[in-house]
Amino acid sequence: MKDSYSMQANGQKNGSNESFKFVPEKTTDVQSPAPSDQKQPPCCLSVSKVSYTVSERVGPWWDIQSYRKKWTRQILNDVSFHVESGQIMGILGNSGSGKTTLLDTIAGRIGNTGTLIGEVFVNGRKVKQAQFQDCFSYVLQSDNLLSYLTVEETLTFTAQLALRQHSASTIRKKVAAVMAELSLSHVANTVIGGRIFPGISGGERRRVSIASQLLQDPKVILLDEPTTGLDSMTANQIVVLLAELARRDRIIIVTIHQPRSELFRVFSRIAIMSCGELVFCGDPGEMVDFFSSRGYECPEYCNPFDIYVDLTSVDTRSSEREAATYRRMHDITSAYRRAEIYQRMTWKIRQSCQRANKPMIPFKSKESPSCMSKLGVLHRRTVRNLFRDRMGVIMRLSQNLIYGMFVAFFVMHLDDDVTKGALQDRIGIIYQAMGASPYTGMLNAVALFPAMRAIADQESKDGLYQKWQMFLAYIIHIFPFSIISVFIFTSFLYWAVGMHPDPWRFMCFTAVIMVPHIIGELLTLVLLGVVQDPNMVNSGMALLNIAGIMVGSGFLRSTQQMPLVFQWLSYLTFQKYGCELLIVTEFYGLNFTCNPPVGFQGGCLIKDGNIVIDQLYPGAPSRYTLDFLMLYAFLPALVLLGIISFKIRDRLVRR
Ligand SMILES: Nc1ncnc2c1ncn2[C@@H]1O[C@H](COP(=O)(O)OP(=O)(O)OP(=O)(O)O)[C@@H](O)[C@H]1O
Repeated sequence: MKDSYSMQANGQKNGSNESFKFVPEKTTDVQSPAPSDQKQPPCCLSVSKVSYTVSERVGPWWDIQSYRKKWTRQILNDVSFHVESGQIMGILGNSGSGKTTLLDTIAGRIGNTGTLIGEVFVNGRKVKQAQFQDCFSYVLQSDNLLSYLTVEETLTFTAQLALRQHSASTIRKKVAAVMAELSLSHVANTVIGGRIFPGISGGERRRVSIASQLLQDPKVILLDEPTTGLDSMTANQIVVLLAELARRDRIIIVTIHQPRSELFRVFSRIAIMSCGELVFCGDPGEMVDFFSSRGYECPEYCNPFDIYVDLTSVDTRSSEREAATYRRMHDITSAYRRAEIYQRMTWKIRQSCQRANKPMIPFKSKESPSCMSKLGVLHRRTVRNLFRDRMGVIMRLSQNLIYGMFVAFFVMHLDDDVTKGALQDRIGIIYQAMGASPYTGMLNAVALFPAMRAIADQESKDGLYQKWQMFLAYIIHIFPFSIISVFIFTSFLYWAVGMHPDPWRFMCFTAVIMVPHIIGELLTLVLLGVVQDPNMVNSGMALLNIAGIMVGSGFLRSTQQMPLVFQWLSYLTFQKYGCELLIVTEFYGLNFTCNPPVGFQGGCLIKDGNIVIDQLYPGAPSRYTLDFLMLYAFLPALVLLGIISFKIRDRLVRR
């Protein structure tokens, strides 16, 4: 028999002054049973001798001398622990101690920037790289959820992505069961909410993120700082809930900054990290015993988590303190490695690996739907979420129109008289329509896509689909928006300013303007695949568009007069084909009048639109169909480029 510890109310009877005092109570002995006596847990996770090193530049890029030099930094150093189903393990440690890196390592999400050694075993079987995502569920620190979906819809779409082969009624039942397990049933029909409109609370959002993972019945769930940003009561409720989930034969591992002392009783295992080392790992009673035996008693009324984390942290405020605290941390780590708790833990790891009849690795339920079904679910989810954003929909449909109204108000009505701007005004409208429509497309993508991209990053790591599938689902949804929005714009601008009155030409004008608008959005998406910062994408797109219209349009400088290299480059711009098409659409066969005012010096040389076409784009009417084909070819080319860009993103995004 061995003493264990519990928290005892100490002080006033009303409980307001509950404090911490450890009192021994008798429990069953847990010391090294013979292998045959021990009841095997349904699932166990062992992390064995994991170390992670990265190579870093010594100084910043502006200090060339030190930037050239590199040093090796140990982020994790020989970390081992063993945890069994039914247990919840809290990983504590000060900021930068390596908690998240350890979690990433367990989840197989460490990336390839450093060198990783050591192994992760489940049920004594080594987890291979391809198996990590099917074995572990990982809840990230930030909740990436779609703001306009309800809790139930959020979970249903996730279930459809993960468990498509289940019938609709099975999915409904599964979602209801998970909501009940996480006490979310009362907010099932409430929207998630966002920064500008209210929805469920922060704690409920956390629970929705956890519920999304539970849909696949994982046996091991890892959570990075699930209580960050929550008030301490809600944070406690989350940890208690996780402990309950663990009790149902799951392993839960959670990193946590500052747990309240009440949680002492809740964690089955506590790991303390400092400078990448596991300073201690054991159950709460063992923790108190261990530190007390080293002469570090937890004073009464103090939170043991705070005390022990402080004791093992390295204080870098001065070199003396750093040396002293580092020595202390090192002493404690060495003592832990010599302690019986450590020996027992390594024995358990060995024992689970050497078992003759090792149970299989418990994988998450995953009856993945076909690629087309996933695209369908992703598309429906995107549409439902974005259509509920009333202001967003109005803006997307009217942004081109607002711009068109501005141009129309400025130009008023086109004249046929060359001395009254018949040429200049028409070319100006074409230039503006070609130049501005990619911007509106770009604005949409920059405003809406980064949130979806964050969700795709997470869900693709969870194995639900691949990032490029989310990209495809998004672009499928932009087509109807773009067609309607551009049609509204051209219908107004074309007839309001009085362009060529042939309805067929109006349709061609609309069909041409549609493309730069969609290209603006597509190209932005392509860039968002490989560039993380939307502001950089914004600036990059603006520059690309300016360069494209300058080189491609031939308005600023006639194409024939440009250096050869720019002439060749112009063939790579969609603006070249678009402007050529619009000039032909508007000017072909158009007759001008010429009534010069008294004293007008210029002649009436330009009598019809064909002369304009000959000057700007010689031979353009004969290339009309080819230009259309070339212009529209940019769309599939960019879709392909986008797929490649999001495949590259798979390698760029670590978590
Ligand atoms: N790939 C990497 N390259 C360079 N440094 C890294 C890398 N991964 C982690 N680190 C560094 O390792 C240290 C530990 O990082 P980690 O995020 O694991 O700490 P943490 O304990 O989770 O901190 P916090 O509680 O603040 O989130 C940090 O100093 C971090 O900058």
